[in-house]
Amino acid sequence: MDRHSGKELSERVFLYDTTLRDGAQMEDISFTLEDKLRIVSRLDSLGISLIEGGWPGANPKDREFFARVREIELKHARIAAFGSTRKAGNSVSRDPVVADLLEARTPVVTIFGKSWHLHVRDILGLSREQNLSMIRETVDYLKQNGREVVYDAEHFFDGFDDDPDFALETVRAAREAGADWIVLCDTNGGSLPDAISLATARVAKDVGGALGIHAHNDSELAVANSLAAVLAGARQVHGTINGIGERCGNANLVSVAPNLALKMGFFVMEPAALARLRDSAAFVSELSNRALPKNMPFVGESAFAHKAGVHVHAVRKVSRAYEHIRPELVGNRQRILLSEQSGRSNLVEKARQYGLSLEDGDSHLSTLLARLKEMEYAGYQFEGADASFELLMRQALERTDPFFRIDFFRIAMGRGEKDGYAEATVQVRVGSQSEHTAALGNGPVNALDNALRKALSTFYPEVRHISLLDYKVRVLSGSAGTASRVRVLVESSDGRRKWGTVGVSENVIEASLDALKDSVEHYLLTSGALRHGE
Ligand SMILES: CC(=O)SCCNC(=O)CCNC(=O)[C@H](O)C(C)(C)COP(=O)(O)OP(=O)(O)OC[C@H]1O[C@@H](n2cnc3c(N)ncnc32)[C@H](O)[C@@H]1OP(=O)(O)O
Ligand SMILES: CC(=O)C(=O)O
Repeated sequence: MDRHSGKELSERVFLYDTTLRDGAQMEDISFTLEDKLRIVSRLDSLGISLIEGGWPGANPKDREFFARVREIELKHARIAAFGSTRKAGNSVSRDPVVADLLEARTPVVTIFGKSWHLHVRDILGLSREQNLSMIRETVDYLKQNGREVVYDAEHFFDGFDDDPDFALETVRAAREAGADWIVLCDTNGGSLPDAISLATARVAKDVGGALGIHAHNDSELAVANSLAAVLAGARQVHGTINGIGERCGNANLVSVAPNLALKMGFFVMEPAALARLRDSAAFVSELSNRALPKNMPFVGESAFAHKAGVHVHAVRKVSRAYEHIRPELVGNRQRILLSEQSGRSNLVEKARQYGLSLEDGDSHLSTLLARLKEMEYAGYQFEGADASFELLMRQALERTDPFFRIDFFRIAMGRGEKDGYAEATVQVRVGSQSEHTAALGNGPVNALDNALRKALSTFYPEVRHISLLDYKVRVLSGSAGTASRVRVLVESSDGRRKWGTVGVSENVIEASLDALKDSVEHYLLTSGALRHGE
């Protein structure tokens, strides 16, 4: 099987997204109604088959969601409303949860029922027969009302482990009552792939029909367990974008989808949609207010980032030497990092990306590599600040003069009637001219940034396009207390691209100024700015 070619796709596995229901059960996540509707459109454009929108009776937001989602014209997905089987003491036609599910007017309804005897006996306090009739009657009633029914067998694998006959009886009841899908749930996320495989195969053999898997990630096996279930016969996989969900989360569809499509040969979505996976992960991460982990497989910024010299040496020749798929297939890209782990190959590749001429065997290579390693040892870190290293490389290779120099700066801090203030004074020199300015800021670094750009705008008005996106300070050695060296990392943008620069010093203001100075210099150098007077 060629994993790198986006091979021929065959049998379909249906992706069932529960970002808006189980994903919203994760600590610190609360989608607004508008967020939920935007996520629906995004999932639909990916070609997700089923989107679980929420539990209609659970809260006003979810109730309103089902009214509003009908206004969206969906191309691929169908919406599912989620809830439980009827309560033990209610007749199904008078059960409020079931009524809410029908009221949601979705084509698909998903209900969860109990498969683990422990839950039936100790949580609900019911007999086996009462549990079976709740399952049968609810599925049957929803079918009579024209719904496609997905039956989530909650705790199926724990139940199967405890009492296989009991667990099988519950899913058989759902199947016989007409459930379209029986979804086996690893609700506590504690099962291992071999147990998932055995139990799924047993249901396929003894109960039959269309099967699905809903795996939680408490043992960090939700994706592996989902794939194991597919190999054992499941054809519907539940999960969430970025793996969010109750406790440690659900199976991450962002990993499930490419594994199924690119490695196991199933059709899950069109290749063009797969190539939008990274964008979609970033979109949901933004709305979840959770940064996308850099090391998230497939879509993380580091998923195809090469740091070690040995790796870079190889991927320059054959990228699959250290890449399990082509990054473009999921919308990601290869990156080469600079650090103390680099070899000459990292520098040659970076130089190529910067448009600099630096070939294997160039005499500058050993000097630049030694400089990189010494500077990292002194506290610099170029991984997130390769614009600073690019300047260093350009100065070494092209011997360019800087666009400007700083003659001096001074910071004054004080307190006004109400609030504190910071004032920075800077004198910059461009050729034989100098400019002396002062500016205020809400802190010393902000004042310095304002003063520097104010002084430079006399010579280079375009510096007003630069904005500071991020500013991070890291103390490098704790033992010297407030006299410790600090590293300042600055991320800047001109609205089109971003770049990172670094400064290191015992003085946080000086370290900040070095990082800011590099940021402006890098912008002028790479944006085609004309040198003043040219
Ligand atoms: C495995 C899963 O993740 S299932 C999804 C779980 N999601 C959520 O719980 C989020 C939304 N939930 C809610 O808003 C609320 O819990 C509600 C509205 C559903 C219920 O709220 P309340 O009526 O106050 O009940 P509470 O949450 O305290 O207890 C859960 C109820 O569900 C019942 N229940 C649990 N599982 C089932 C089931 N499979 N079938 C029928 N009833 C069930 C319990 O018996 C209990 O009802 P009881 O107090 O009458 O015995
Ligand atoms: C249904 C569900 O969310 C679970 O069993 O985990």
